Amino acid sequence: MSILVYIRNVGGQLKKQSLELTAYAKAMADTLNLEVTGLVIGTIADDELKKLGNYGMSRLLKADDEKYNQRVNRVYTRIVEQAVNEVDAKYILFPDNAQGKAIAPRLSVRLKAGFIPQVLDLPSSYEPFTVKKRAFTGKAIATVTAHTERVILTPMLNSFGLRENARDLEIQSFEPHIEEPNSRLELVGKQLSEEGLQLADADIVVSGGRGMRSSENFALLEELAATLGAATACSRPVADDGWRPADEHVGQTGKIIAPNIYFAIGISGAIQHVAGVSGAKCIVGINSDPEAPIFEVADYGMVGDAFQIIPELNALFKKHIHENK
Ligand SMILES: Cc1cc2nc3c(=O)[nH]c(=O)nc-3n(C[C@H](O)[C@H](O)[C@H](O)COP(=O)(O)OP(=O)(O)OC[C@H]3O[C@@H](n4cnc5c(N)ncnc54)[C@H](O)[C@@H]3O)c2cc1C
Repeated sequence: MSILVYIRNVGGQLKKQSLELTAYAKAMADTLNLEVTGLVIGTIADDELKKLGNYGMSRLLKADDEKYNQRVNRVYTRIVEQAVNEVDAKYILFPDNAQGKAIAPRLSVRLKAGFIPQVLDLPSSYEPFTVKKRAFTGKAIATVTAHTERVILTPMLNSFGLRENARDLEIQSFEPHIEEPNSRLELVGKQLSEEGLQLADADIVVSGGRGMRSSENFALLEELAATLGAATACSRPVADDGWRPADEHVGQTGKIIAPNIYFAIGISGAIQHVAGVSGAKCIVGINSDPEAPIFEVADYGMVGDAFQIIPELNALFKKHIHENK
């Protein structure tokens, strides 16, 4: 018996999310005395895949026929199903993203397995299997129990964190038996968006709240972010008011992020906001109100006017970066 982790292959690269999923599976495996096995589909180099061993994976099935490079959910579901049977997986983990949302429900029907999406924490019990999940777009947290032989989970990105736990990883070739045509649709063109740094993957995040007063004033934060190679984020009212794009909103109802440094600028630090950033290694609060709740969770705090502090900070960082080139 084992835990199977679906590893997303992004054009031959791994994403942080797959490392985090592996670390999550390893924490489950340690409690249950099971092994963590992965499955990756499509062309990807072994050197890249070896990173998974650092997070506790001991075996990886690689279905690397190039005919699978283009994801077809129906076919991928069959491949995962065959891997589940191959390793006798009791728990199957997917990323909580478009791929997980497309494949996990199909697999759950085929395996008659319980499916729990948007998982926020490690299971609190295995008999019966019980775990916390996000509900109602983050307005509530539900505790759910699965009463099926197999359970499929999609833990949310950054809800567990990257925890290293090095193992020797054995990579094995996996040849699924797929008789039906690979795709009923043909991909005739692809246009990638020119998105910059992804918020969920960023090491440094510069985030602004209602204290920034207007959409235009966010230019100051964008300049600071550019200096630091950081992504930008915001509190929910800022996104609700249209000052920033909705996908920058972090918190209980937004994205959960875990950067190394999180700058919370003109953000009060409401509990619903902090719920999305509590995994950050270091929080820097900048607020004119010394009583703002953000200072209760911040590792560093600056009390003062953001409009004065940000340009000064930016100039100092620029100088430091220039001098240390
Ligand atoms: C069910 C539910 C879910 C929610 N989910 C989320 C969520 O996911 N994410 C989220 O962010 N919120 C969420 N909220 C809203 C949350 O409760 C807060 O209302 C919100 O986070 C406040 O945003 P803010 O800190 O930007 O604004 P405010 O609370 O208005 O705070 C602005 C801060 O800026 C400071 N400030 C003002 N001027 C300056 C200046 N010149 N320089 C420096 N500082 C200044 C002020 O002192 C103040 O602390 C949720 C609420 C509910 C009820």
